[in-house]
Amino acid sequence: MEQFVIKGGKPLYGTVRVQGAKNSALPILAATLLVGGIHEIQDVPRLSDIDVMNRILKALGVKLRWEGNSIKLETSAIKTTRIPEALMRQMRSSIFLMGPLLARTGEVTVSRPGGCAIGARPIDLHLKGLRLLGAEIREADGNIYCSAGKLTGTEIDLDLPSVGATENIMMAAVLAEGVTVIRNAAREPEIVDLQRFLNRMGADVHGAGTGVITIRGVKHLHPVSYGIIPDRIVAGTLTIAAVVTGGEVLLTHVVPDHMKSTLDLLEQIGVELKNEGDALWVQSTPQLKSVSNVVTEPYPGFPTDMQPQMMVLLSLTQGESVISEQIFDGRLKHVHELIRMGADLTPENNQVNIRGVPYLTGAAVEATDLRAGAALVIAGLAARGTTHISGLNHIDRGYERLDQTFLRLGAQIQRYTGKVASL
Ligand SMILES: CC(=O)N[C@H]1[C@@H](OP(=O)(O)OP(=O)(O)OC[C@H]2O[C@@H](n3ccc(=O)[nH]c3=O)[C@H](O)[C@@H]2O)O[C@H](CO)[C@@H](O)[C@@H]1O
Ligand SMILES: C=C(OP(=O)(O)O)C(=O)O
Repeated sequence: MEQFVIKGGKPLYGTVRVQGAKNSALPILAATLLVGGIHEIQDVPRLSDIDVMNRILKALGVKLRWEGNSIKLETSAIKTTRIPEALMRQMRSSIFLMGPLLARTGEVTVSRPGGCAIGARPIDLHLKGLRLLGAEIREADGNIYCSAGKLTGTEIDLDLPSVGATENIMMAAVLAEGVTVIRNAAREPEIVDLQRFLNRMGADVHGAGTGVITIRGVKHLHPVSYGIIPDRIVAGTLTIAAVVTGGEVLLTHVVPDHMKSTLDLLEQIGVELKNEGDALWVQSTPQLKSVSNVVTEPYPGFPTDMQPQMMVLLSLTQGESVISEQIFDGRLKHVHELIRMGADLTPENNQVNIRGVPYLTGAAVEATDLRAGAALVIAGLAARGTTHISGLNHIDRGYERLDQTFLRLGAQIQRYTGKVASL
């Protein structure tokens, strides 16, 4: 069983170029299926989720190869429209294959996607949107069979601003006949990135970043070369790691505007931040203050993907704070692991009351999902003593060689596959 062993207490110093965004790269890789030809996607992070997406694309007939952090994809031949169930189960983002395959070939067969460690994650809004566009969808023997003679533009009012459903519908609608309007669309930066990618291919999409997205169907698309935006959640994670270790870090390849809710909160807590262009400089200060209430919300609100990491920081501030998780119903599993490390946390329903403690202590803990894992690594870096973290497969879904990044910043962290040597 792999684990990270971290000897905490070393302030982080140095510069890091932030990886490309997982949550942009996954739908954009799926969207290359919309048209045959050679695409090149740059700044793709090397993650296990991206490997799963690549394995799915290969199973469908796509030829692809990595060159550094770029992927070249030849998408001319689609030899099947059935996504292998074993790969579907490995990640939630396998659902992104539905929209593009339906648009290009008129059919797709999937099964329920995996990736549910943070709560129930239904796909009803994805299916509702595709049905409204004209797809026939039938569920039988564990499969979801979708077909459409043709897709026709329509008005789709989402019950809630789902990121994935908005993206799936955008990808399905670009080749539909007529105009599709998505209301109550999600507004995340990754949706703007997908719009930019689709338009670069010749699509006609407007409004991403607002609650109303309009897609005018086009007849043809063409393959392109495209660079993924920086990962705002990775940037936020590294920022908090610098703060809780009492360090000073310069992040490059960031879009501070995409991180506004997180940066506003950090300034309220007392962190020193400066940004210039695509660089963000972070310095910890000795007097970190609690904040009364942090609530996770759809963008531009505070992101659920930063909630566990922020919980570590608030655990180390003076005073009492409250975090309310409003997006997912099971995203507090890190609370009990952080309590093992000495955090003073009281969970109640989807809310956690936090009393700041002067320090955390090393312990053996388990990452149960991606951001829970990131939070435990941050806690381990700040803690007195040694922390052992298992469940690294979750962390590898979203962070490119996280241990190497922290090592370069001066942390004492090692990944062990077998027996653990002392640090
Ligand atoms: C690959 C990717 O981009 N993942 C992000 C995406 O996930 P994802 O796209 O899965 O998240 P959604 O925005 O769809 O989910 C938000 C809420 O809507 C609910 N829901 C969603 C779809 C649906 O058909 N029915 C339904 O009820 C979910 O259960 C959840 O409670 O946005 C989340 C919320 O910002 C982030 O945490 C994930 O990192
Ligand atoms: C929940 C996340 O991702 P996914 O939707 O891919 O599970 C995340 O990135 O924190």
